Amino acid sequence: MSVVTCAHTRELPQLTLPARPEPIALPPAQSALIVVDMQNAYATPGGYLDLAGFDVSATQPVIKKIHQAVTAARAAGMQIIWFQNGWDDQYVEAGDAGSPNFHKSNALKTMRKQPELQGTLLAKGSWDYALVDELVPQPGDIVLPKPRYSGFFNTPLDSMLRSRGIRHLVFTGIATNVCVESTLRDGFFLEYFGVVLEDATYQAGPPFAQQAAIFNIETFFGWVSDTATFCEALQR
Ligand SMILES: NC(=O)N/C=C\C(=O)O
Repeated sequence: MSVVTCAHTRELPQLTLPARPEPIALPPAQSALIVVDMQNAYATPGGYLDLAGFDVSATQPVIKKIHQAVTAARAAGMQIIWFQNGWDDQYVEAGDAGSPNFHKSNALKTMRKQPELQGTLLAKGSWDYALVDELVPQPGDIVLPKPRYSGFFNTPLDSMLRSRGIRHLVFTGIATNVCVESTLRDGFFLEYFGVVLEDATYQAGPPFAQQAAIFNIETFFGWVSDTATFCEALQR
């Protein structure tokens, strides 16, 4: 099977990641591992998703896979980028009734239904906003706050990547069908090659949401691999 290779990577030492629908070139110096929103809000019981009625009971194995992927990527010299989703504690950045985000964000809706939660969900500085205890950024990593589902929207992500010559993005995190897929799609339109490590992601919603997101990515927007394959490829 032929390997998908970005023209500018042809002169670099090649690393090929086995993936679906076909292997994809992944030169570590031109790649970033993106950890999407691994905050208590999305991965811990008592966090926003849990309070809004989504099942977060199976997130612990995902945290472990992300830890493995981050460790392998770091050892290979790959840039690590941590997204943190949320807003100021007055929710000015979330938008008011003139913003679709005001109407669609389940965090904002949950707080409107339960006013005692106001100021706690996805607010910068809160427990809910913090990354889970098991995943700790290291010096040299980039921690990127983002106010909407896509990490490219109203953030310096694109210029941070381009200034480092990064064109390949490896995605992990929660939720596959929301912020992971939104960012990977925007990256596709900006000419980034996006790969998702399937077992290092988790959906918001029923299992079919995960399946549909993975189908979309594999078929239309990028590539799909898994944590063991990624770690093995980097060790080689
Ligand atoms: N991190 C995410 O994918 N977020 C999904 C939903 C939300 O933030 O409301």
